[in-house]
Amino acid sequence: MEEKAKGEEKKVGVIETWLRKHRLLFNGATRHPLILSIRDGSINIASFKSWLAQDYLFVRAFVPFVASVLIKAWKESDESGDMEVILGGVASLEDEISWFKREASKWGISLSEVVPQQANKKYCGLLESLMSPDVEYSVAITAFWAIEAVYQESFAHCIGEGSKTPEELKGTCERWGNEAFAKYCLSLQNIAERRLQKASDEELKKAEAMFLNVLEYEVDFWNMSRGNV
Ligand SMILES: Cc1ncc(CNC=O)c(N)n1
Repeated sequence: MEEKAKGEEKKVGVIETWLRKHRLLFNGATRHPLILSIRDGSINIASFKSWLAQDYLFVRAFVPFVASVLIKAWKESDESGDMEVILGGVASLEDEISWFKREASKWGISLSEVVPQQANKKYCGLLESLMSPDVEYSVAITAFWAIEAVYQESFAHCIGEGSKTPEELKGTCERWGNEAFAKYCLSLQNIAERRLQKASDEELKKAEAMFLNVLEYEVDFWNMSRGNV
């Protein structure tokens, strides 16, 4: 164990370095026009409904992905605490799926009739490729953290100081923008960071590329709903 003397500067982490280096791309994913339109109240409800319907399908595909990360943690992790964090993530997705169903019925969306759009299919395909046992835990947990962090940062922005988010959308923003979800994202970041500290250069390169991949796919995902703006 490395013990740091009191007052000693903490080394800048891998993820912190990426966030600095790729700030513009990260902001592109977390300050997308759709999110900005929720925050300033100008959102077209058709866009919101389209996002909701597509995201329900995404979350269904996200469950087996998270389960696959759980398997990797069980096999590869050096810390038993990882499993509890990821298992908590799996468990909360059950509640999330129920929430999507309630929310859809509130908005008059029939979820059984939703057809996945291209960007959604592509993103679900990425999740599926990450489920392969050949993908390292470090790469998969990085993707997992990034996917959650984008939603956390995006929706927290919609309930932050000075937001004019319409009342009927506040529940959605709270779902990913709340403090507990922020803490959960930080737990994931800490796990990812710990693994990245121990990763080979090749693995680090793969994980960074995956982080950028996620940002790009998140932007494409938001863009799907912009046809209705
Ligand atoms: C496209 C996308 N990215 C991230 C999330 C957040 N994770 C689980 O809910 C989500 N729902 N959808």
